[in-house]
Amino acid sequence: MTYLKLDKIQKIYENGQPVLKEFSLNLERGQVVSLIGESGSGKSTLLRIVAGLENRNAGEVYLEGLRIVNPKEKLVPGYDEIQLVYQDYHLYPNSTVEENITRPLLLYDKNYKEKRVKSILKLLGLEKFKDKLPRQLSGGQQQKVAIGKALSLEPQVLLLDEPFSSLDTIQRRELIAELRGMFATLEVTVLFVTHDLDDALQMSNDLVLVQHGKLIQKGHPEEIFSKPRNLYAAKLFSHLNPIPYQQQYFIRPSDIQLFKSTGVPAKVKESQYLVHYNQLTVQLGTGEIWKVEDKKREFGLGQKIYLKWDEGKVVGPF
Ligand SMILES: Nc1ncnc2c1ncn2[C@@H]1O[C@H](COP(=O)(O)OP(=O)(O)OP(=O)(O)O)[C@@H](O)[C@H]1O
Repeated sequence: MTYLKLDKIQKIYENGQPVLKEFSLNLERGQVVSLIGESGSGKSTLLRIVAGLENRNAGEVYLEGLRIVNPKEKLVPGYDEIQLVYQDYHLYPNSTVEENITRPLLLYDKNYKEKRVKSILKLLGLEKFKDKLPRQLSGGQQQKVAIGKALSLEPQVLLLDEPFSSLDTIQRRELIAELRGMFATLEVTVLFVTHDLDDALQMSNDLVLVQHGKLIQKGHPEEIFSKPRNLYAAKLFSHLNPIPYQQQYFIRPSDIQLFKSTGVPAKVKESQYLVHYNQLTVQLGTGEIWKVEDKKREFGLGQKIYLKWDEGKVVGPF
């Protein structure tokens, strides 16, 4: 049996357009899936529906075969087993780190509570900050507290709604690596929402792409990279150069080889130093402006350049 099943979920806010359109997804126990979509594509709405915090217009969510009910059908919306972690932390500002993590356990036995909080503080490396207030912590530390708060109830499913967007790149990478290991240890099922492909790839190899409330493509990144279903899926991974006279067909900068004498002629208009190559902006004889990768850093501004690519690498039609 599928562990977490999202079955044809539909959502229309009052007086609005459909935000989710027949969205279906199955997750196995312990699976970590990154869901990528542009701003406004319905990701947060989907997570709130999965958590039982938002009414859906049609479709169902099942956890281990049991139906997750809409908030309007339940006295206290939501489930202890499914926890949502928000981008803006949602911490109690006047409570310490320890108190924040303890709060969801208000009704639990004192001994259990103490043991649980201690283990979470340890798991997240927050022991030395336990008496601090959220505002005395860095963004990354606050985000860890938010995750600790969600973990205190021993959830089976963790829903992460763009939790790292306020952190800098290094903080994000470190935290994601740490969490990835932790999720595996805890065998928690995770749906991680982001608009950032790098964050998604750091977190998991299972990607789901959503656009305008619809599931566009899911699978391993390599598969989506080589066989994108639409322009959004293709563009997520890199810039796309339009092939002259072949409308809707494109070639990626990384799939183009540069030569000094044979191939499609172009002229270097701009050169930008990037970590692994110079990114050249070139103009083809047919007028198109392309981006190419000069890995040997050998071409300069105004220089003539010749381009070749393998027809098998062409993507489209989109
Ligand atoms: N409570 C609400 N009432 C009415 N419309 C809403 C409500 N919440 C979200 N929407 C609309 O639903 C659409 C999807 O919003 P949602 O927040 O789910 O997208 P998202 O992909 O999470 O975006 P972001 O990445 O910017 O957080 C947007 O057009 C938004 O304006």
